[in-house]
Amino acid sequence: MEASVALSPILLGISSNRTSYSHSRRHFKRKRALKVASDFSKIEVTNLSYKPPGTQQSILNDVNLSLREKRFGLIFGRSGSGKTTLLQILAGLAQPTCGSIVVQKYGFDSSPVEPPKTLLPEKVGIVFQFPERYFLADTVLEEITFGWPRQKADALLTEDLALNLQYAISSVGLKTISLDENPRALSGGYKRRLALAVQLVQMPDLLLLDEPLAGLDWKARADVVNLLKNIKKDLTILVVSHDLKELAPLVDKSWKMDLGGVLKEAPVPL
Ligand SMILES: Nc1ncnc2c1ncn2[C@@H]1O[C@H](COP(=O)(O)OP(=O)(O)OP(=O)(O)O)[C@@H](O)[C@H]1O
Repeated sequence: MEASVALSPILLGISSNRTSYSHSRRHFKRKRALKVASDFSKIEVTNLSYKPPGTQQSILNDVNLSLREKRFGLIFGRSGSGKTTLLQILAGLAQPTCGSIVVQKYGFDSSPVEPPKTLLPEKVGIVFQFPERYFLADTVLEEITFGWPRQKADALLTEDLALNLQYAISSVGLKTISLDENPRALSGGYKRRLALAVQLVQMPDLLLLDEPLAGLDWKARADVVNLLKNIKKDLTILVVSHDLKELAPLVDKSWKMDLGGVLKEAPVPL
């Protein structure tokens, strides 16, 4: 089965024409466009610190960061400085010791238009370093739909996911791959595409990527960079990476993490 083929059998009887790429793309865009044109939002992290339970030393110290929607942020810095830990906290995988992580909406005059909202973990997608190591399913389709709700009561949620499916597959360039393919048999670059599709289908407000180019050959690295350039048009992306040269053209805002978990806004050093 090719990725562009109708997916209705697994999607609670949603008619095949509703899952066409153009429909799902419009659906994705419309959901994002339901707001006043000049409004914009930012992910804002304020005075965030983190000390793992049972330890004496903080890994993150008074971290402040803000990133406007549909922007590409990059965090770089020495190994062991706390970059991955920050991503894990943003994804809701660990609770900060103090500080806040919110989504703040602003009006055309750049003043807040409503109280900030907590960034919910279900609105954050994270792709770990070497995501292919965590593939669980035996086919591409099962990998993407793994964990989707199966109960009838969740039919609307599943329908939403299904409508995003073709968009996610197309935007990561997986359309030419059979959905029956074993994820482990894909090339390195295609495994990364699949890992991105798994997250994109959830339409996250924030997409976090930990070392997205690590372990790939030069061709696959260039492919993933192009892919991120494309995804950036629709999503807010925050990346942790040592591959500064290749990612620099995409970067709208960057920070350096120093040892001790201290984050400072800084240009990408090239
Ligand atoms: N749960 C924990 N308990 C104690 N120490 C931890 C815990 N999690 C991470 N650390 C330590 O915190 C520091 C920061 O780790 P982290 O993986 O966030 O760094 P990093 O900047 O992402 O490094 P790299 O670039 O090598 O991936 C490391 O010294 C790590 O050993």
